[in-house]
Amino acid sequence: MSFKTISSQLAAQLDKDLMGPEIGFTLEQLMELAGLSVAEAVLKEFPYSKSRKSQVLVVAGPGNNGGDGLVCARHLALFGFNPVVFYPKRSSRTQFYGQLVNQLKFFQIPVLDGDDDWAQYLNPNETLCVVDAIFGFSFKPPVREPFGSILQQLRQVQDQLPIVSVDIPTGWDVDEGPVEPNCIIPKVLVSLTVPKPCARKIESLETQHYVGGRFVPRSFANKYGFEPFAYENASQVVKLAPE
Ligand SMILES: NC(=O)C1=CN([C@@H]2O[C@H](COP(=O)(O)OP(=O)(O)OC[C@H]3O[C@@H](n4cnc5c(N)ncnc54)[C@H](OP(=O)(O)O)[C@@H]3O)[C@@H](O)[C@H]2O)[C@H](O)CC1
Ligand SMILES: [K+]
Repeated sequence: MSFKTISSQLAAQLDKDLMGPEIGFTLEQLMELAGLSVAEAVLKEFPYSKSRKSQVLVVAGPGNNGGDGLVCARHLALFGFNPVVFYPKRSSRTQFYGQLVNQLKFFQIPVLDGDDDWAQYLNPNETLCVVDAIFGFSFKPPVREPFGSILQQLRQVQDQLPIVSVDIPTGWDVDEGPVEPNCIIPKVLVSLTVPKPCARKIESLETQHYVGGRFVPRSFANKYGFEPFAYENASQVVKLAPE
């Protein structure tokens, strides 16, 4: 594959730079675009049609990857899907996460917590796909509960119920890839801003690869050693062709 990647360390630095005093993006702005990108990738891979199932399960983790998932669910609803969000460990980092949950309620999107029976939504006859917004580039193995059990349940159904991973397939080492033997294998990966090294491992797994998070100019991309991706028109994602 010829696409450039940046390490987990550089990805965190890039984020900090974008939200630093000089550039001044807010987390809320970037998360909105990230979540919108993922929803667009879902729409491209699993086009919405009134005549078929439209339920999407979004599993949201405790950090910003989870926040991307909360935003994604709202856009999925606007695109015509029926999202259900499982959010077992809610972030208290900022009140923004509470606001995102309130917005989901405003859209009448169910938000399940750790005590709810989320596994009922793992039925491939009723659910189109699962959005994995559990962990992104700040994940450090080994996985702690309740997420270990959640990943195990996702792994059991992944051949019947496709997983769409946000930025990093959860449980994968960001730089090394699927080092743990029981990792989930997503059918779709949406890398945000620029792929991380683990994305190089997906080609052999027949995973569709998108890049989203279209928020940097060429000069900034070049500063981090990559070229802007070939987004078309107003699209928030671009599918990378396997080589
Ligand atoms: N510029 C961009 O591309 C943007 C990307 N965004 C998204 O943000 C994530 C990175 O978000 P961050 O909050 O830094 O981290 P994560 O969501 O990956 O995870 C942090 C939380 O996960 C917990 N954690 C970490 N390791 C484990 C583990 N082994 N077991 C259980 N829990 C774990 C961690 O808990 P701590 O107790 O360790 O603090 C955190 O709660 C990036 O990937 C993108 O998806 C933004 O939307 C902005 C733009
Ligand atoms: K993820």
